[in-house]
Amino acid sequence: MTIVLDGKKIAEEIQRELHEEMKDWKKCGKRLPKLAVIIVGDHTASQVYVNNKENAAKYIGFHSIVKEFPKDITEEKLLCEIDKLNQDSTVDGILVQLPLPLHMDEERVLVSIGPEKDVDGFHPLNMGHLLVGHPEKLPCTPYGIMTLLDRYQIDLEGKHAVIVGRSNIVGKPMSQLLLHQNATVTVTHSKTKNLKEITQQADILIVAIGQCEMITADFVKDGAVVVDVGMNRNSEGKLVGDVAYDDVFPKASFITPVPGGVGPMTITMLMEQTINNARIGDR
Ligand SMILES: Nc1nc(=O)c2c([nH]1)NC[C@@H]1CN(c3ccc(C(=O)N[C@@H](CCC(=O)O)C(=O)O)cc3)C=[N+]21
Ligand SMILES: [Mg+2]
Repeated sequence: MTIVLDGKKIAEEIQRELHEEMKDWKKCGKRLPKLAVIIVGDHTASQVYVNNKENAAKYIGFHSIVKEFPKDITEEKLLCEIDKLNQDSTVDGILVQLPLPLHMDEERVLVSIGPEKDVDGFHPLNMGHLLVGHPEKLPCTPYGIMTLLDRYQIDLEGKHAVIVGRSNIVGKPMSQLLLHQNATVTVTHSKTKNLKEITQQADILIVAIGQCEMITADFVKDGAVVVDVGMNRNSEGKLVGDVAYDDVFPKASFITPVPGGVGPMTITMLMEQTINNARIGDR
């Protein structure tokens, strides 16, 4: 039997809890959290993501502002805008939507976000805290996946977790979080030889490669937990993951759907970290 890891449902549960908490804050006159999202250029794909975030913030009941800039904005101007948000004590979280236009130095932009307002956990200082085992802010997708696995009481200790993809956003931070839970972790990527032989050993398989339905049943061990981070549009314009869901489903013990799996969890963790920052009130 296969159990669907229902990210949408868990995300709604957590958002409801956060909503209740915000009602209490309002009652006692506490300043409500505020998230600032910066978008450079207009990707329609990121527009969906931005709308989902806006709706979540609205539902939970805190402030969210979106600052949109044209794709040809200079890096200096963008850094200046980020600095304004850094200095604004009513702003608890800053998120700069990635990817940035090619002419920009992404690393330089991310470093300019005050680490205490970095709700994505992408600042090298926060990545460093994570690496030494005392995370302060977590990248939202790996954090969302860990929360999902935890809610379904999936034990990670001693299990072989295989991650496909080594990005700073998903693969690398994911490997650290799994290590902290005493999993044995293998990180694979586009240059990995014998990928299939390695994924076949996975008790927990996390896939974040951006390749439409690449992971088919032959990559998967019987009874594996399969987490699909992919979000691709297929030729019919339908949203599909990196895992061939129908093919892999009967082999998996647990599996995330796309949509309705990892995506809503990512959004929810972003909300939680924004509230957490306001709670700390260290600005
Ligand atoms: N600084 C930064 N942080 C990010 O976390 C970040 C980013 N930049 N750039 C873009 C990607 C993409 N991303 C998504 C998260 C959730 C959904 C989501 O909610 N997906 C829903 C619905 C999607 C749909 O219906 O189109 C689902 O999977 O069920 C989508 C996309 C965060 N990203
Ligand atoms: Mg999803």
